[in-house]
Amino acid sequence: MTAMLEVAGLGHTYQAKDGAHTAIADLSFTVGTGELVCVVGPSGCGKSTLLRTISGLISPTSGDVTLHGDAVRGVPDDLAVVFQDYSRSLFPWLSVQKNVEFPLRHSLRRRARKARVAEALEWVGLTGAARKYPWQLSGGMQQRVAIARALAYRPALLLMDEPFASVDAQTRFELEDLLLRVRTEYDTTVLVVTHDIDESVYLGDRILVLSSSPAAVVADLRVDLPAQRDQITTRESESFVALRGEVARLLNVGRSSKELRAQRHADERQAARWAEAERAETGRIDVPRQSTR
Ligand SMILES: Nc1ncnc2c1ncn2[C@@H]1O[C@H](COP(=O)(O)OP(=O)(O)OP(=O)(O)O)[C@@H](O)[C@H]1O
Repeated sequence: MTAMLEVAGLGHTYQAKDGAHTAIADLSFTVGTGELVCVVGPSGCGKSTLLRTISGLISPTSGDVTLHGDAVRGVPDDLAVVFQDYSRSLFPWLSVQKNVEFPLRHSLRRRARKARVAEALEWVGLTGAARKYPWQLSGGMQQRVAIARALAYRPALLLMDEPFASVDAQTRFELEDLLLRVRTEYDTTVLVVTHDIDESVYLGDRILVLSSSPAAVVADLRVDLPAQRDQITTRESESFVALRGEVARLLNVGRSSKELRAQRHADERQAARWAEAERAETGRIDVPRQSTR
């Protein structure tokens, strides 16, 4: 499988008022054409930052992202992103239909555009809402519009940041199956950030497990499940349950090592405070206390 996306030594440090913050340190991985890779990691570890750098929305402070062998500098044409924050991703002054149509306005003629939009709205179960405006829809419906817009565009690379977090469980299952169907039909390469371990196993060909911030790749797991998946039988299978356990363990290991580090730093700070207090009390600076024995 040829690598469509290559992330090499990627790092990003945000400059904020209260100082610099390194969100991702040294991330490297590749994604093959037509592959669906899920990214899981502790909250705040840098997953959204990773997607923002891949999509060219922010420039990494170190490392490279290449798409079809070309360095990403700015948002590539054949890429679509579904953001976590649906409330900011749709144009409130455009109807649902016009929102989905928007990215297609220069690439397709009117009739083809309309057909593409109608198909995508049907996929996400929103045919009846085509003439409504985003503010007339629930959060979950707005997110389905954002998903329809991304799918209608038929991008070569689709980046999704917690795409199904705001929809109910049944709709979530339907959208997961829709994503699997569409990516098989159009050979779309997909990178999905999710907090849901089960979802990462159900959707992924591979799962990238990230460490706590600054994110690094803890594991790159191949999902050894049949390509044809089913919400009930796949989730009940032994391989599914085993892999789910492995991902959970890897995430917990990452979390506990972070906690241990934080605890160690806290202990060191506490020890330094005690030593300082002792110095102040005894008036000594560097002379070790004599043994009382
Ligand atoms: N614009 C910014 N300026 C400064 N720091 C930022 C900025 N955006 C994100 N960060 C910090 O970078 C780190 C990674 O953030 P990011 O949103 O990428 O994590 P995440 O893994 O997607 O989080 P979550 O799982 O909660 O969605 C966090 O500590 C966050 O506070």
